[in-house]
Amino acid sequence: MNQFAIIVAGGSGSRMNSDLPKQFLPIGGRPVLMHTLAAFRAYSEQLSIILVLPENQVESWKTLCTHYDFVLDYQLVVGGETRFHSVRNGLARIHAPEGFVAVHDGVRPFISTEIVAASFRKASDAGTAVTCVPLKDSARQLLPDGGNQSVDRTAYRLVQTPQTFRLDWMRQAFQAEPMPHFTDCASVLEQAGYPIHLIEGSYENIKITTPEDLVWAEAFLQKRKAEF
Ligand SMILES: Nc1ccn([C@@H]2O[C@H](COP(=O)(O)OP(=O)(O)OP(=O)(O)O)[C@@H](O)[C@H]2O)c(=O)n1
Ligand SMILES: C[C@](O)(CO)[C@H](O)COP(=O)(O)O
Repeated sequence: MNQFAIIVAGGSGSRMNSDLPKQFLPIGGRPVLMHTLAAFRAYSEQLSIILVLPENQVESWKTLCTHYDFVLDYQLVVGGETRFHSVRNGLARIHAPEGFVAVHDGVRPFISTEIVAASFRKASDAGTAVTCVPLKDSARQLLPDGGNQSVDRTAYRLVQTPQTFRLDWMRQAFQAEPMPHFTDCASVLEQAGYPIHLIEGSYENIKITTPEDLVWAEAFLQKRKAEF
């Protein structure tokens, strides 16, 4: 069965507050995005990878690839106004009649090949596979009257990527009008009426979002080095 990965890196990284786009920031000596792409290629040589980047970052990315001698087979697509638009642009590049598509944040460089494999397996069995982890902290709900109340944290999961789907379901769901609550692909497929199946993620599969995440990233790389 055809397997595709759409790696979305089309955002502006406003919360990182850095001049260099966060997907290009170096961790362990090379840009975040190179770690992510290499992790997906390590999963399979047969996987078709589509990388989504903002139009104004394409040239810098090519320069970085030359500088770091980063050679890997993928298609490059220009991103859109929101994550939804970027995913949709990536999806439009897939012409196969059927298959499975994993969508992954370019800024989650610590994804393991085991989770990618589990995600494709679950999507093959059930049509959807959304990676998530249990909450480690207690949680409170904000109430409309300005108050707040505790919630049962065991009733919640924190959602990660990859999020993997049947290609035909994904194509159908992404015909929707963009909505502010479409912060991930699961919310788009859910709105289209498809069941969302969860798989276990990892606490190392962080999304590089704010500056302190770079400190965690370097620590995870050190840990991996020590494990080899
Ligand atoms: N128009 C957009 C917005 C986001 N993304 C991607 O979606 C992933 C998760 O988004 P987030 O971490 O929010 O990235 P940014 O939108 O870049 O960051 P911020 O919200 O801080 O501006 C990132 O890999 C980001 O590049 C994208 O491809 N296209
Ligand atoms: C897709 C995602 O990473 C799942 O946790 C998340 O929803 C992206 O949200 P962001 O607001 O674009 O960072």
